[in-house]
Amino acid sequence: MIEAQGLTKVYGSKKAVDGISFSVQPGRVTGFLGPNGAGKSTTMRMIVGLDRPTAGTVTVDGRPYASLRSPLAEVGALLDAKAVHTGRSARQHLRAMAATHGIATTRVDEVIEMTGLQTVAGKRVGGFSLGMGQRLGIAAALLGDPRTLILDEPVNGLDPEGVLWVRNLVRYLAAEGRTVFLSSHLMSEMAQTADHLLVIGRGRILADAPIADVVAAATRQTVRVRSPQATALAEGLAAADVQVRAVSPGLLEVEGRTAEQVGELAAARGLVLHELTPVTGSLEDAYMNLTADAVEYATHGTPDGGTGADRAPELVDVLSATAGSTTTSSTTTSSTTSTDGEAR
Ligand SMILES: Nc1ncnc2c1ncn2[C@@H]1O[C@H](COP(=O)(O)OP(=O)(O)OP(=O)(O)O)[C@@H](O)[C@H]1O
Repeated sequence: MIEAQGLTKVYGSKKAVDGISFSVQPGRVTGFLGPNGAGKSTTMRMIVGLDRPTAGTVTVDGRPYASLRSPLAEVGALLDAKAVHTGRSARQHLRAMAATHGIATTRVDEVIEMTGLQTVAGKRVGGFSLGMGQRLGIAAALLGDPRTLILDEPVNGLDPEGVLWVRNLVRYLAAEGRTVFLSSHLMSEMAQTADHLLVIGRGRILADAPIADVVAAATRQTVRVRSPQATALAEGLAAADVQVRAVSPGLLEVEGRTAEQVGELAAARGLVLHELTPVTGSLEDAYMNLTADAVEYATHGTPDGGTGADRAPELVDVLSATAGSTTTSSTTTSSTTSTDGEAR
């Protein structure tokens, strides 16, 4: 377990990490998210003793990194994959690390195989591609078979097979009861890899919760409902705490009622439904909303004028808009509920 208390790092006039407290639990993958310059790398460097906190403490399994007796066997870290002697081969690099930490040479061959580096293990690291360098960094992190893994952007530069491999690897390591803490800017990848999220912005914690809770709290939950009797349905749904938007003829977006509630109302009124889908926001939506005020290096919109965030669109009362409900319906009520929303 990694535990931080009031962890702070100040560089000159810049507070890179601003008194954060958190714990990264074993047995699950914890994702570390935040905009550029949010303080992720600084936090990770402080965990492994590469940066000294200005204030506060951080421990791994109850001890500061500097006091760990065999650090590689306790914490494996990938912080800067380029921080390798470029004249050495991958095997020489790993053997040198193993030799200085009392790790058996056989383990070097094991991690070379685990990371798919067999064919290039004898080649100079200087000639490695970005992805091969990442694999070597991960091999080095795994060398001591550590209980805690800290990986800064591990999938950076990896091909799709490599990305999938890292996902499966970290999930497997967490399932073995290890502590896994990793950062990534790839939201879709994080959504598939992490169980728990720590989101920071401008050095402060913005969210610390299971991934589903982060998404639920930071995005709108709506219900997409398609009906040939959309106007009648919208009338039935009308209430102060419900917003109904006509997306297109016969298609409504409902906020303030669950799919079950919409389906039951339709059934009670004998209205036909052709689709009833709970829609959850994506992790990317949640992230953009959470960090909207914490982005230091912002660009100004995308060519389509958006920022990518799940900005709540103007919800209009369908009764005053052209709902375009076609009334070719039969009177049979049928409702289908897709439970597979758009999250993750
Ligand atoms: N050695 C340093 N000297 C001065 N400022 C630094 C140093 N290291 C980091 N910073 C500053 O501290 C802040 C946090 O940087 P950090 O690298 O931790 O962010 P990050 O969240 O990892 O960003 P990115 O996603 O871009 O990697 C930034 O404003 C950065 O410029």
